[in-house]
Amino acid sequence: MNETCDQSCGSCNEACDERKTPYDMKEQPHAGSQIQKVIGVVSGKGGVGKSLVTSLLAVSMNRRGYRTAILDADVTGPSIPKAFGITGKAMGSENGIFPITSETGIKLMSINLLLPNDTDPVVWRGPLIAGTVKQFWTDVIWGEVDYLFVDMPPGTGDVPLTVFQSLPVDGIVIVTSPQELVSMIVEKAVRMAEMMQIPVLGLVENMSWFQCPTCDTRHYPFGESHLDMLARRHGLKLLASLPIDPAVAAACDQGAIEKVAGEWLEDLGNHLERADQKEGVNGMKIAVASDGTQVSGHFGHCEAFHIFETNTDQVIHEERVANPGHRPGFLPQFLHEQGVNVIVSGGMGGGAVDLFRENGIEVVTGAVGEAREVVSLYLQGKLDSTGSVCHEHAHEGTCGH
Ligand SMILES: Nc1ncnc2c1ncn2[C@@H]1O[C@H](COP(=O)(O)OP(=O)(O)OP(=O)(O)O)[C@@H](O)[C@H]1O
Repeated sequence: MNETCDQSCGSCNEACDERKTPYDMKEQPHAGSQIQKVIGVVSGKGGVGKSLVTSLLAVSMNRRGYRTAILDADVTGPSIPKAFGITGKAMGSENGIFPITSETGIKLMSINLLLPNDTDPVVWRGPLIAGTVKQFWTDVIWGEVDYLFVDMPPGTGDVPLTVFQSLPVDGIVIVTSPQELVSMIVEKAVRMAEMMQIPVLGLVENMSWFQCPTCDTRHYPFGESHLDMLARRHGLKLLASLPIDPAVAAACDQGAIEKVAGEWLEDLGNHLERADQKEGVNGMKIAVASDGTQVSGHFGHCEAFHIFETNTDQVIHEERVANPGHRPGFLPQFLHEQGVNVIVSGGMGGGAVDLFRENGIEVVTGAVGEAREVVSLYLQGKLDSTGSVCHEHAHEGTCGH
């Protein structure tokens, strides 16, 4: 131990045998910044729509009246200013750098707001990039912010690691697309967050489907999603599924992201608020379509929904909500409004499955037995969805077609 030791282990980086707490590598924000929540938006690999989801999350929270900002930590591929139609440059003083404010009042900082030309490449080594991101935290005068979203570089490399170590990240949202390979890479991002002890607020699946404008059929260009299973394996929530929407791509290109509408956008905000305020990371509501105490074979015409409120691994509250009646598209919305995160049933129609997923609700089909036992299996990670969709003519209109 050093003779001048004042026992402040957190701020001392000496190799010391008597260390009581680890060295805290967190950087202090600028004195002119009061930031309540820092949410990182990460992806296992590039191009899955991480910047888009970051922008939509900020737009959603800003519309709800929160003071919102985006720190673009994707230094080599910055796309936030373009999505918001910002072409001006950030100004600074001796005191620090001022973020640029978007049309609707979202504060932004990105390397593109500091470079002379948007198209200048950033050909820097990792430590310099990581240093720039730290400066966006320490030298930018953010003012009062309720939610600061950090658009992280893709992957689990040096820069995301530095961001996690030096910024006080309250939680992360992981963005992915439905391919199997991407799921595997997402798992790495989840593990990294676990190792860094940063809560994962949930997963967002982007580009899940495409609605054909001529035949109105839903297509799944990347195949069926495996995210439900991944989410369950790690006790995570699927916050939202976003379609491939050419209007959204056009809005990004035209700098009009703040004009995008869409229910899934609102859902992101709802889920984030809920994850943040009430349930914590692992709390959830599981609805079981039931006849008496048993799981119903026919979702749409079940007698009731048993709704189990849970924390990490046990039921903390249970209620029975009578089935308010089956009309196409109604029940997924009804259960979504009850705050349900998971629906369990014996059989369910394909249309209902899609609507639940659109509402960010995980679907488990093929379940049989006592509702309470089925929920217990689910919480132990032992309840597998058969994924079976009810096509039988005899069930027409009863399984949520
Ligand atoms: N759901 C969607 N519908 C239509 N276009 C989309 C959708 N999601 C993303 N895009 C488009 O795909 C492109 C890549 O998206 P984005 O920049 O958000 O990905 P990213 O994961 O941040 O990429 P990178 O990691 O390289 O920064 C953008 O042009 C964006 O407009």
